[in-house]
Amino acid sequence: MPHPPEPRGCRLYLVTPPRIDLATFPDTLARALDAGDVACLQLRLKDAPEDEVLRAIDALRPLAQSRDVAFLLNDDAELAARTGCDGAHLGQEDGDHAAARALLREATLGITCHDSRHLAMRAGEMGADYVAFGAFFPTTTKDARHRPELEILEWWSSIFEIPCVAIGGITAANCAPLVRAGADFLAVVGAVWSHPEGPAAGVRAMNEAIAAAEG
Ligand SMILES: Cc1ncc(COP(=O)(O)OP(=O)(O)O)c(N)n1
Ligand SMILES: Cc1nc(C(=O)O)sc1CCOP(=O)(O)O
Ligand SMILES: [Mg+2]
Repeated sequence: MPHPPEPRGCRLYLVTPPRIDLATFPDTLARALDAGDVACLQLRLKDAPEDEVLRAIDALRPLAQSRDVAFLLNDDAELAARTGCDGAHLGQEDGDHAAARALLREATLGITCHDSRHLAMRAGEMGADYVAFGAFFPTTTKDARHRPELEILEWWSSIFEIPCVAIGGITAANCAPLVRAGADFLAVVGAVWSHPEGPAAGVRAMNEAIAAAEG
């Protein structure tokens, strides 16, 4: 008789706001990371010039890595490899995934798969370290055009060892079904950075909601 899949545990994956002020954001980030369990921080500065991204990497990467939080760069595997990041997150339009895999060597490569089993299996075969599905809920952070069903998390986590990330409009109030469906990570922007009591409270709320959902 087949065994049910082992619970794998779910962790918080933090994505930066699309714009940050380097005069204040490092302190805010440090307080958020010190508030609870964060597996990973993705630097996502959409459409920022490279010198601005470089300054942000220099300021934020040590804050994450010194706390054992993996520091991933969005969109640019070459820059991630060149600047000591722990890896990169690439979308379907973000260049050659196989070339990025080779360039990043042992570093982490995550791939956006929207609501597609086909894209996820292709990413897994190519050597992705995780696949990301979204947007599960409406979000104002990005114009997200795909809306996966929970079943894609159940399907993926019951068949594949490669971790899956859920993203898009996730909050402490709505995350329980994603955790129970098998998401290994919940990636959030607004739930932390726009939490009414501040980002540290946002991290605590997400940690508590994940723990409650895991029972
Ligand atoms: C964890 C995670 N999942 C999905 C995305 C979206 O990536 P992409 O489709 O390339 O869109 P942009 O983030 O580049 O606007 C992500 N960044 N992180
Ligand atoms: C960056 C990103 N990618 C998405 C996708 O569906 O691929 S949704 C999204 C925005 C996530 O921000 P929030 O937690 O504020 O909704
Ligand atoms: Mg991208």
